[in-house]
Amino acid sequence: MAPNAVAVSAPGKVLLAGGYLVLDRAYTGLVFGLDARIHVIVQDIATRNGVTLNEIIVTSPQFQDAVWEYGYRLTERDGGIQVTPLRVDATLKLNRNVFVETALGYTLTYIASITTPNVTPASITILADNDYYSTPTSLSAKSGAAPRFHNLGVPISKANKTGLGSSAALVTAFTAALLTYYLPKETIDLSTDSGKRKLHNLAQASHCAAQGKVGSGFDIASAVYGSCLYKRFSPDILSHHVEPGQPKFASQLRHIVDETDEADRWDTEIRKDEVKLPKGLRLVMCDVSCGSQTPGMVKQVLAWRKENADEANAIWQDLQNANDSLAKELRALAESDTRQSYEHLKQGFARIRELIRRMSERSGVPIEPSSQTELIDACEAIPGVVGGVVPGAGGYDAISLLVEDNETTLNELAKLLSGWTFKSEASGQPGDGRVSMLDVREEMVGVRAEDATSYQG
Ligand SMILES: Nc1ncnc2c1ncn2[C@@H]1O[C@H](COP(=O)(O)OP(=O)(O)O)[C@@H](O)[C@H]1O
Ligand SMILES: C[C@@](O)(CCOP(=O)(O)OP(=O)(O)O)CC(=O)O
Repeated sequence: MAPNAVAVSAPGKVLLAGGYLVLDRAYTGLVFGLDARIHVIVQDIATRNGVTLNEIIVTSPQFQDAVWEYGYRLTERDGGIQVTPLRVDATLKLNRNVFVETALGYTLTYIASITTPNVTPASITILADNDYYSTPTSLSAKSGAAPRFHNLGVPISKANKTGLGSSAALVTAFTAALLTYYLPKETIDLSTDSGKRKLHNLAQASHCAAQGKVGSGFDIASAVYGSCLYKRFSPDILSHHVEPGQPKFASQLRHIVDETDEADRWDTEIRKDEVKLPKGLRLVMCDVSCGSQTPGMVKQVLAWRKENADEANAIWQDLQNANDSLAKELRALAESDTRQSYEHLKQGFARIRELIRRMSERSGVPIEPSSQTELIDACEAIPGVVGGVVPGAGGYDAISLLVEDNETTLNELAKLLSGWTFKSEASGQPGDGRVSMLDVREEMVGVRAEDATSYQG
């Protein structure tokens, strides 16, 4: 590890309540960070045969073919720093990673817009905690302690994601690591509110650009701030700037990140104090590996809402009230010294599920399909399980549970899940999916500086 190495990590996410609603500024999302993190280490590039490479090399050593090399140059007319993917070998097809490439271009451009840049060559390593991907059977069968970061042995596109929000955690940790590496602490300090706010704005901008759409951004918000109640930004903030490399891109990006004028101010609302988890309870995430996620669910739900505004708005408002009550009850229990019953929490989950099912039925989109209803019902029947939901956009991907944090409950749950055969109506083939409990739980802390030497070996 080079002596100037810096390391930063950012957490994954689960939108426990507020899926679809959070796309609209009139509503909020209850988002928990998860303790599966993506880590990014930046250091001096090692010389090859005495020759210093004038480029930035990014590697993700857990995957096959995961090396991306970039040249970079300052463009004319305030277009920012343009990064150009280089071929690792002239005979190979250009291997691209749009999230890495975009975050690199945006971050270097921002750095160049606020300082006279001294962008030295660098080597960047990405490491993802194991729960971002389903463990291949070949690895789970191996005896002995699992390595801290599995080598998945496949290209990233072939790895089985568990839906914890890898691209948002990656873009956030990657952006934060570059800012820390190239800028002095007096210019940006990510442990302060103003540093976090700039990181948030920059990471939202490049994540949206890489995704090719402006989503609600709850995943970047939780990667930066950890668990929070989230109200999205107005999409307008990110829809007026020119493309990277075009004249004035650099100044436009600086205005967006630094909020230089009142008119540039982000209207995002992040309320950290309003999200608490009572002592003795924890979140459990279950991955449903039946691979039949319905594409375009967001589009379909929003199209239905547009056509049926009155009915939809009534459901949206009822859900917002139910989500607020759940967050409030969690806070009340967390702040009380005397142990209270979980009855209100149970009712809260039941009400949210009822409304999500109504949303599902009315829009014709399988947000809580009947196979998920069966699974959550079975989990909720276990003593110690307080309640469950389909998180985020729902569908067949995952379920989230709030449970009492004790061995008996977790063992009972593991027993139920290991024998569960998931029936996916979507594929029409009963019995084609398994459910596994991920080794993750809620995480209150967002982006975090790490000790770079801890990744050695
Ligand atoms: N560990 C990683 N190393 C390198 N790139 C990664 C890693 N994890 C995620 N990415 C980037 O993010 C993309 C996945 O993003 P996406 O499909 O939006 O999934 P998610 O829902 O997990 O964010 C990958 O194709 C890759 O570009
Ligand atoms: C529908 C949504 O409100 C929530 C989607 O949450 P998920 O956690 O399902 O998202 P992905 O990680 O992108 O699959 C869309 C949004 O808020 O952008």
